[in-house]
Amino acid sequence: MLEVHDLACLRGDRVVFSGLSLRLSAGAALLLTGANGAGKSTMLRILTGLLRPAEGAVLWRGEDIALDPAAHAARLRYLSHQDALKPALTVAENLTFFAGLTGGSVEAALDAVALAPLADLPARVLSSGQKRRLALARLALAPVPLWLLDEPTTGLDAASVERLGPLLAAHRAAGGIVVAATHIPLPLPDAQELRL
Ligand SMILES: Nc1ncnc2c1ncn2[C@@H]1O[C@H](COP(=O)(O)OP(=O)(O)OP(=O)(O)O)[C@@H](O)[C@H]1O
Repeated sequence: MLEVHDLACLRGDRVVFSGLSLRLSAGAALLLTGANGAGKSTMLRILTGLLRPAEGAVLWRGEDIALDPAAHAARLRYLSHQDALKPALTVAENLTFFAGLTGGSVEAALDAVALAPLADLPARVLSSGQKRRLALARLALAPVPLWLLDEPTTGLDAASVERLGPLLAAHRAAGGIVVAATHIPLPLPDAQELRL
């Protein structure tokens, strides 16, 4: 479903990576690993279509994602380093805003990350791990086939990392693909690893 052909990326005049090819089919998981600055976030941004590679192409079901960026954006959910929350809105209101874009049940998504008890708190008072969980709750809204996750477990306690396991497993069981940049092991059994 997702293919990368002979990808090269420049940042400034530095080659971050080159000659990179891979193919992920339905249900696959890929871990992007490597040292700080190796290009993990850069790779994820290329897979979103937000950043164009210097060479090569990203294909979805055989079609270059650059041909229809809106269609590609609609089939993916991207969790960047930033949690992209509105601090003045409550936890539930933040998720309702995203659900308005994506569809899906706010209550179920809050339950998936155990944030229902904090639903009425403004996002600005959440701890950093709770903010990350609220960002992760967007994954549990309406299903899309491609999840691109940049260090999804940053700030999470052990129970929250564990809770991510069933969410990732259900996505993959439904044929979804996960690509995650990480410095620590994630609950993604049988994931491939690409060390940049
Ligand atoms: N906007 C930019 N302009 C120039 N160089 C950039 C830009 N963004 C990133 N870089 C460089 O690209 C390289 C790859 O950065 P990237 O953020 O992809 O690394 P990473 O593997 O995700 O690192 P980390 O583990 O620290 O999150 C780094 O050397 C970084 O300095």
